[in-house]
Amino acid sequence: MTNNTSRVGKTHPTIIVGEIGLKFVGVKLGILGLGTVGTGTVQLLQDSAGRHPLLQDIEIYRVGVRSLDKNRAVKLPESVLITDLEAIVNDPQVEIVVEVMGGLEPARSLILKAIENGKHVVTANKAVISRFGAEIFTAANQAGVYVMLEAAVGGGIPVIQPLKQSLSVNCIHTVTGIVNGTTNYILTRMQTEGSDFSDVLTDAQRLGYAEADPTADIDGLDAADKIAILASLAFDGRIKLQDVYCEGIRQVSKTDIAYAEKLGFVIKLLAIANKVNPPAISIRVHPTLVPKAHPLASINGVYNAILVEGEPIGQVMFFGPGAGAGATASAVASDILNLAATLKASTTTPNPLLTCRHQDYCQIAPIEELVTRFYARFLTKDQPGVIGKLGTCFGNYGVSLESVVQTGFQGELAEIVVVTHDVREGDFRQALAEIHTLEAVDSIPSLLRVL
Ligand SMILES: NC(=O)C1=CN([C@@H]2O[C@H](COP(=O)(O)OP(=O)(O)OC[C@H]3O[C@@H](n4cnc5c(N)ncnc54)[C@H](OP(=O)(O)O)[C@@H]3O)[C@@H](O)[C@H]2O)C=CC1
Ligand SMILES: N[C@@H](CC=O)C(=O)O
Ligand code: NA
Repeated sequence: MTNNTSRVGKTHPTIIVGEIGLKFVGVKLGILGLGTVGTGTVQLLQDSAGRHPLLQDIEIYRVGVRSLDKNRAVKLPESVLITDLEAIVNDPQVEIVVEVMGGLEPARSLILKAIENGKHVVTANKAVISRFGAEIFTAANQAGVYVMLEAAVGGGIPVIQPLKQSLSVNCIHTVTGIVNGTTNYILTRMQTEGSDFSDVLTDAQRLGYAEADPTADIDGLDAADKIAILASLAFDGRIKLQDVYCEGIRQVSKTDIAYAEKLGFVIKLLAIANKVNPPAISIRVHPTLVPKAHPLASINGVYNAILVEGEPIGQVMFFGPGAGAGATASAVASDILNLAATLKASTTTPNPLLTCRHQDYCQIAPIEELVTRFYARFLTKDQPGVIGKLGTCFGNYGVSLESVVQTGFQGELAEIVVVTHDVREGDFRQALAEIHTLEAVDSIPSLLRVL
């Protein structure tokens, strides 16, 4: 925060000065979107009994949608539901804009307009924040407003606020997360039921976990958005989304899941950011073989978990529902509550733990520099000496093998699975390039990293 003309709580339009003194009459929300998350949020706000009393001071003033003709799961006064979203972010009565419409545009422009108009923003939109965070937070700091995004990572799991506040005194060295509910749900069902990828995806969409375009989930892009946000908080710098190495789960087959099981692993889509050659960090998303004893191995279904490792805290893991209406609404509503409390407190100085103060970009190490274990599955001709030839190629590049298994056949071809010890990714790739040239090797259908 660089300016000292903050409006944070400076003049509260809903504080009325009368004969009885100051009366707080409510914070007006403009909600953009009434889909899965918007509906969950409205339901939670409308059912405030037994929850924090400050919720009763929050008024759902406007809700912006695309169509007025849809059946809605919530009842709202006719004047509240509108299709002119510009009017919401320009309305002087609205103090907090809640962006739960998703997509890049017009979400980005509406957030920026809200900020320009001096409104605080709550968003669940990791896609916008990971791409336009620098622009949005610079504008927010200049306008003296807050942009809150607890729902953007881990759905209902509190992880943004803990990183910004409770863990902020730690030197964090690694953040490892299962941060996409849809892919975790798919991988879990493929593992436990041997189900088909596409059937399970349909279920994830029906249950409201998947993004409107599920490509973002399946190809790891949603997880990449989320780890970029987490890494920015953990490592105190901005992240360019294009620096996040990203592989999705399309190539994960039932065969690999079964081999992983035999070898003592489960396959998870992990999002990882860690210090490698400080100040450089490695930041990546890829399906990963996770040892069954690892705490992340038991995170199943739509659940997410984020393991944060640092000094002096050691390891701390956040676990909970990473998607879905109610869980995500919990995060959105808690951000709204935080802002309402800030507005009510009427302080003139912004809270540095709620603002975003990053100016510089983190230095990112290329994926070739990553040191990790690998799992690779080869289809080879069924000839004597093939395993030896593979071993020679690996040896040429300093790749040492932890295990080699030849259990199955696919048609005429033998199936060989290897797990390496830690190796520099660049060296491993060179060994693979040489293996590809071997006459006995038909193909390398799978290549996965091992935690
Ligand atoms: N679903 C989940 O579990 C989670 C979602 N998120 C994030 O929350 C955000 C919302 O997701 P979700 O609720 O699933 O999305 P939905 O697709 O279910 O809902 C989107 C809502 O926004 C409205 N909308 C979209 N575009 C426009 C537009 N151009 N003009 C007017 N209204 C528009 C839609 O209106 P209409 O109803 O008229 O079509 C709809 O009400 C996304 O950023 C997503 O990534 C974050 C965590 C979990
Ligand atoms: N599509 C996302 C929803 C929450 O961010 C997921 O599956 O995790
Ligand atoms: Na969260």
